[in-house]
Amino acid sequence: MISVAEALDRLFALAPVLPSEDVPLVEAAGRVLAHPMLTRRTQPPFSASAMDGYAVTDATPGATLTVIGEAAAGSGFDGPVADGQAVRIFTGAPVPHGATRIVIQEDVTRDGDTITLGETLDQGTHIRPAGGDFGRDFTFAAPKRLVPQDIALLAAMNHATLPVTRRPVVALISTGDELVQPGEDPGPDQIVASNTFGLHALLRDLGASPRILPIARDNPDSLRFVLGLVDDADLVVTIGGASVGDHDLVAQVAGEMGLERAFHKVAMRPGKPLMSGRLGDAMMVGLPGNPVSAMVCGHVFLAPVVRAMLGLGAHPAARRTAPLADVAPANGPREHYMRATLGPDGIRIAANQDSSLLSLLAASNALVVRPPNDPARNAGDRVAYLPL
Ligand SMILES: Nc1nc2c(c(=O)[nH]1)N[C@H]1C(S)=C(S)[C@@H](COP(=O)(O)OP(=O)(O)OC[C@H]3O[C@@H](n4cnc5c(N)ncnc54)[C@H](O)[C@@H]3O)O[C@H]1N2
Ligand code: MOO
Repeated sequence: MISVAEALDRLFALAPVLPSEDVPLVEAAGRVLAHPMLTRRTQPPFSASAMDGYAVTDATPGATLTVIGEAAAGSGFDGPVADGQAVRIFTGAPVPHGATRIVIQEDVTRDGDTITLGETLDQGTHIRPAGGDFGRDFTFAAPKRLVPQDIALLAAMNHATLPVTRRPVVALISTGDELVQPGEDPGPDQIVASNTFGLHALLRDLGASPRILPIARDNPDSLRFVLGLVDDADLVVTIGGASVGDHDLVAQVAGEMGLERAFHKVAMRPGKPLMSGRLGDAMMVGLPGNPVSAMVCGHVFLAPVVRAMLGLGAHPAARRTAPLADVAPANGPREHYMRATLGPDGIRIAANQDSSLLSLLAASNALVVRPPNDPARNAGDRVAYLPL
């Protein structure tokens, strides 16, 4: 059995960075920008007024000035403003030549074409200098998963489309005679397939494009048939049938179909029967069927693989640390991902760690990571965890 770190390295070796495609701005949020973007504008492109008021060369309290014209956003005032003069100006308008400050209209009394400045004026110039937000060589760095404020910035830089990494297409295949789809009528010995849906949600959040294929039954023909439907998937994920039972056929059938196996079995809990390799043009990961095992492997392995394919680098899932709320017994020889709840008094590991308990997983907000053979820990000891 290999370690989790070794398994991740082998997975990264199978995961190519996908090519980029151009998408309009309105479809770019949540996508990963593939290349750095040089601005096509400075912002603001001219010195601009930050207030509604009067552009003047100087502001002496009580002075009387003649209004010679108007500058609005979208149509500036042609020509300079001289001493003794003022230009009526609105927020966002270009500041006329010669003006050094804007006197806000609240500080001014107007009578026809004459204004009188108040006795107390605020000190700000209320002028936004040209290029004050970003200049001509401003570059937006990549790779980066784009959030709404990035989209606003890239729009202001005058980019209508953005190059983003293609979404990894992930085919999700549940295996088992016992499974029916949610909403169907299960027979007495059947259960509802849940893993595909949990993983679909996880993958979609990560920026992948997951597809749920039909359930493969526990016979080689059915599994071969469904594996033949993966089409152009970048990543094929099977769920279940990964262990050693008579009905655990994934390794055998994938092997017959040409799987170049990278590993089978990882020293972790849950998730031990994990397997991976290359199947045709796609990368394949065989997840264990136990629902918590499948979801934990999703967080520990599939999430980093998808991020690597998106060009975000080959990194394990980010860990944090927190103090234990309670004692924790010594760990065995496998890295243990323990369902836990992080609260104000520290992180509390659930008493029951059975890998079938979805209700417990849903009530958890963290996976405490215990290294192999970690000794018993006291309350207050800091431990590593993955946030859920
Ligand atoms: N003799 C041994 N038995 C088992 C071992 C072992 O080392 N020796 N490993 C155990 C571990 S650990 C795990 S994990 C399971 C994983 O086995 P499989 O990957 O072959 O999974 P299945 O047997 O197909 O299913 C296990 C369990 O999960 C349910 N399941 C399967 N798919 C889904 C799905 N899509 N949605 C919801 N639930 C699903 C399935 O009905 C079973 O209850 O093997 C242990 N056994
Ligand atoms: O690895 Mo199994 O995934 O322990 O339940």
